[in-house]
Amino acid sequence: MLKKYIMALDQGTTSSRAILFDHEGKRIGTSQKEFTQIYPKAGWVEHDPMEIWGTQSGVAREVLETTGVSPQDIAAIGITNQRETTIVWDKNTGKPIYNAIVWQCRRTAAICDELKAQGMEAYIRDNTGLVVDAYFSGTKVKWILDNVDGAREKAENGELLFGTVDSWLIWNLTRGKVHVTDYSNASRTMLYNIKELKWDEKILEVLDIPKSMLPEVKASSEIYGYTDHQTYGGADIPIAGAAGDQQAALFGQACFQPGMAKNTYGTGCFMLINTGDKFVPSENGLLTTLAWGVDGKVEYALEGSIFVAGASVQWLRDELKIIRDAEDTEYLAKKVADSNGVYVVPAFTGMGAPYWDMYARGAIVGLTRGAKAEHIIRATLESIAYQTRDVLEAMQEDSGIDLKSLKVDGGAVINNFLMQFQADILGVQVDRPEITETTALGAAYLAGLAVGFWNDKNEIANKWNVDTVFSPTMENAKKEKLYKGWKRAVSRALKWESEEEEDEEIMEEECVAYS
Ligand SMILES: Nc1ncnc2c1ncn2[C@@H]1O[C@H](COP(=O)(O)OP(=O)(O)O)[C@@H](O)[C@H]1O
Ligand SMILES: O=P(O)(O)OC[C@H](O)CO
Repeated sequence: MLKKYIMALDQGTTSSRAILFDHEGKRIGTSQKEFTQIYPKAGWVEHDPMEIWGTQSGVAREVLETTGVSPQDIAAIGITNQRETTIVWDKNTGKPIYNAIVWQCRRTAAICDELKAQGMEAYIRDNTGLVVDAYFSGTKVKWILDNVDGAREKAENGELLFGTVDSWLIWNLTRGKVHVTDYSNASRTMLYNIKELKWDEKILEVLDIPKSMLPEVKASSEIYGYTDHQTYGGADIPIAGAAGDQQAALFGQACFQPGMAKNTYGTGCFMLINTGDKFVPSENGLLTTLAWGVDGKVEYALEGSIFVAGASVQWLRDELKIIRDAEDTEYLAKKVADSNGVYVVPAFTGMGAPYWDMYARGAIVGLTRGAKAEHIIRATLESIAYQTRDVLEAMQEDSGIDLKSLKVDGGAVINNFLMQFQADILGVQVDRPEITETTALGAAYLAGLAVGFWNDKNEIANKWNVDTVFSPTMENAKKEKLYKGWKRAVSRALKWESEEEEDEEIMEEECVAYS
């Protein structure tokens, strides 16, 4: 009997999800669980790797129970994950030696400054496609080896393993039999040479990271191993696809041709454009990254990474407490005619593309006595659209492509106000597809291709359907005026933290001078 479904495991920054897809690419069941965000210090973000694994394996079991689907009917599992987040675990016990250091965490800013001082910036950009930033895994691994008691010695003895979340899940799903990652995830570590397709010896040496810790890099669509025999009632399910969540979304949106782009609105916001078999260097603050390895070759993408998008809506809910649910933002933003001159710059963890400022911090500017909570809510949603315009402009410059429409996906695209404002501020049509969980769909497609559940990319491309089109309606002069205000607001947030240190140094010097 032919198996009927693919299971996608989508391990995001704030929640773990398991989604079952049928042969039509239709979602037939979802199970989701949020997990704890740990903020040990300002600018630091961690997750408990055991909670990542616990929630992810829990939702996988739950989706089978709630849909009544038998594990025997699952043709393959595809994995997609928050990228860059770094886990180091003991090879013998399978236990992590420290919490996962999350992609948003800024604790390694000083290590990055040191790399820059050592003149490594150009080498890293030319060989990994990345800018030197605390965002990527490399400096996080170094931090763990330098700061966890006994870690370096164990690593040098070959007793520790490093992995991004895909590796951690595959290791656990196979009960410690398989230690791999895929090209797309490897390209986010700042340790992988995306031109030569191998771990970069020079960067490993500079960061003092033993090669024995690193996973084997595999294609994004192939069988890596099988689930443990007992876990799914005797069904040995192949784990047959893996990709970082943003690359998986590019795949799920069927952006298979060079020049096709998508923007995913989740915790952060990530715009990727397929550049085919070409490594296109960026001159405008974007990243060059591996899109995937499929059909025996790798393809590249240019990426604009925005660190805080939907997370700013969670901030309105959890910290400011001026909304009850994320979805309230749509109605409340529409209650006011505009943001009343208010701009929110959500640089909570520095700013990513195109600014790359690890020391930027959040700002609310333009407040007057008439500013209401609704204005702040509206300005927060608008900040997501402005940041997207920042990266779209950089992308158009770098790729020479004048984008006519933008495919969108992710949890926040349900917000019609945000989508309309996005179309307006870009002056570009925004296409929202029927399935907005394209991250999970992409992982399912990658796994399904590996086991013959789907034949090829053409079959997949035919499944993409638009649900809603948002066309720009704002006049040009207004659009440009609003965007100019955004750029001014950003200039106030940049370098905020480093200026504080400079101010303190100046004050100390002045104190010494007066004493
Ligand atoms: N109606 C909404 N309007 C704006 N943002 C929303 C809405 N619904 C969800 N979000 C935001 O979308 C994000 C969740 O999207 P998701 O794709 O699940 O993210 P991730 O994979 O990063 O965990 C959250 O940050 C949440 O605040
Ligand atoms: O959790 P998400 O979906 O916002 O994705 C996080 C990214 O992978 C970080 O690079």
